[in-house]
Amino acid sequence: MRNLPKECDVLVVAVKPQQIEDVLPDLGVALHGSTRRPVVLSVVAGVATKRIEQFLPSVVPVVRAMPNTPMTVGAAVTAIARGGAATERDLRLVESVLESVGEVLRVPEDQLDAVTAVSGSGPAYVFLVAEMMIDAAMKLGLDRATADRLVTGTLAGSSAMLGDADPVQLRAAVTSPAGTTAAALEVFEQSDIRQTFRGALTAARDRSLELSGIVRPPLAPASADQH
Ligand SMILES: NC(=O)C1=CN([C@@H]2O[C@H](COP(=O)(O)OP(=O)(O)OC[C@H]3O[C@@H](n4cnc5c(N)ncnc54)[C@H](OP(=O)(O)O)[C@@H]3O)[C@@H](O)[C@H]2O)C=CC1
Ligand SMILES: O=C(O)[C@@H]1CCC=N1
Repeated sequence: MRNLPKECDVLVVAVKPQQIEDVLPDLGVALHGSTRRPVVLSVVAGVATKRIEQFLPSVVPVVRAMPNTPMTVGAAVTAIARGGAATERDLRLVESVLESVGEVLRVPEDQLDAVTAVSGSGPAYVFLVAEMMIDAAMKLGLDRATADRLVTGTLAGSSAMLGDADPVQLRAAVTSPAGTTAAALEVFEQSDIRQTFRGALTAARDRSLELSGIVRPPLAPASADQH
């Protein structure tokens, strides 16, 4: 930990929210003992830059990011927000790192809890839809391998169509009057699926807000003579 600030331009904090008190005090001590000022990039859900900054020397730039797991295939969408000491140059550096695995957009920090609910957790919602479609396909008599390929292909193809297109128009184009899609969509609407989605994303947003309360800052900032 002590040598990290000398070796890195960007230090990524990627522990669980409940674990940041295990790593940030040591990082603070290492940074107090270093003249270099790497950017501290936190992907930790729900933990505000102000809380992270309380563990670090005040000049250390902190940037928060909310990436998502499509990062592993170069297709992430990541939102970033800057802390008090981060400059435009720091944001560009972070963007250059994150753009190597997908798209990056800037948001005000107070939107990151909502971002977490939408895109951070979002892949899990899509995977749940995949799981439920595969299950339903098998109930209709398709074998597992066929169901997997049909569902995976449908989700991949539909995602590719989305791009900048309007999902409402894309859906309308599939939905013939009084046809099969209309029959399915009516069942979804009757089950109040829109309200379920609103409730689910609100729960994720609220959990992100709640997590910010878990982490208590140290009683006093670490000082340079502690290393
Ligand atoms: N999973 C996701 O889709 C996303 C997660 N995030 C955020 O990323 C963070 C990590 O999540 P996730 O990857 O799912 O969780 P994991 O539990 O998979 O990763 C946590 C990592 O932290 C390491 N770690 C724990 N304690 C310490 C310590 N004291 N010193 C050094 N390393 C430590 C663990 O190492 P070891 O295993 O060796 O203990 C592990 O590699 C979370 O804050 C989450 O909010 C953000 C966006 C998306
Ligand atoms: O579930 C979580 O808390 C993390 C944050 C976003 C995705 N995974």
